[in-house]
Amino acid sequence: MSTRLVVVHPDPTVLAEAAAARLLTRILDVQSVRSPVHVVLTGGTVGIKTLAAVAGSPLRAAVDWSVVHLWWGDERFLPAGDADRNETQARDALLEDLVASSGLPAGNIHAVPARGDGPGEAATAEDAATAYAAELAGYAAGDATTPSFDVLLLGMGPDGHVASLFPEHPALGAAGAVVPVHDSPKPPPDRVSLTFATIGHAREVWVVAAGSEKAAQAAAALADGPVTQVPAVRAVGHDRTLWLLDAAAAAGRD
Ligand SMILES: O=C(O)C(O)[C@@H](O)[C@H](O)[C@H](O)COP(=O)(O)O
Repeated sequence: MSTRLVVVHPDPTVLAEAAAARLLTRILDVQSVRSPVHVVLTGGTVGIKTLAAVAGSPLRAAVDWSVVHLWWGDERFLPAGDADRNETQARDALLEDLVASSGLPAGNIHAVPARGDGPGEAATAEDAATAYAAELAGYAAGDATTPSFDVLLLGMGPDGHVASLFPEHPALGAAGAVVPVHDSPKPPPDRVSLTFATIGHAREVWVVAAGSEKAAQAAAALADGPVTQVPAVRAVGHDRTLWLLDAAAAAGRD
């Protein structure tokens, strides 16, 4: 297992700014040795706040966005453009701006198919998961089923879920690269998520979490609690795992 490093910032705003600076630096570092760069985005408050901080950072101009590919750890299975889709929120916070003014090719944004019957849409979460797995496989090397993500960002819920992998949920043990999720305790009930096998294939996994409501489960995950109770314990990257917390979320640790 890779080393788990915990970094604590004073409040959610500093956390998001620091995570954005780290993300941009990581992309730059990777670009100096290989290309393309694969980054997995997360939904959730801190995840989107981090993307907004990237949008406002002067460092974004140092990145060659033409070779950066963006993916999602999970998606809420909703119609295209729905304000609750993680894709919509990421596009609004950063991605449309990167396409318009920083050279990010629109085709490098690999969103999970939306619910619908139009081109590129899916009728069911199962269909969306299958299509997303095929899209990931198209960028995989050798025998792998997904790219070796350079950074995979994950938010964590107060119940300890990451992506759409919830406590006691059958999707926790799913095989394959991508899993359809139903009966999610966090709305909406239908979702699509990367599996833990895929998450573990990332070179680096960064869990970003803020707020006192996350403190107990952050402490439980960092103390290696059971995955059925605290799924975030399985948020482990191949090379490195970072926990980026604000002081309130870090307060439950010994
Ligand atoms: O689609 C989602 O809801 C997620 O991707 C989810 O895993 C999220 O990242 C966490 O629930 C943390 O969300 P908050 O930061 O808003 O608590």
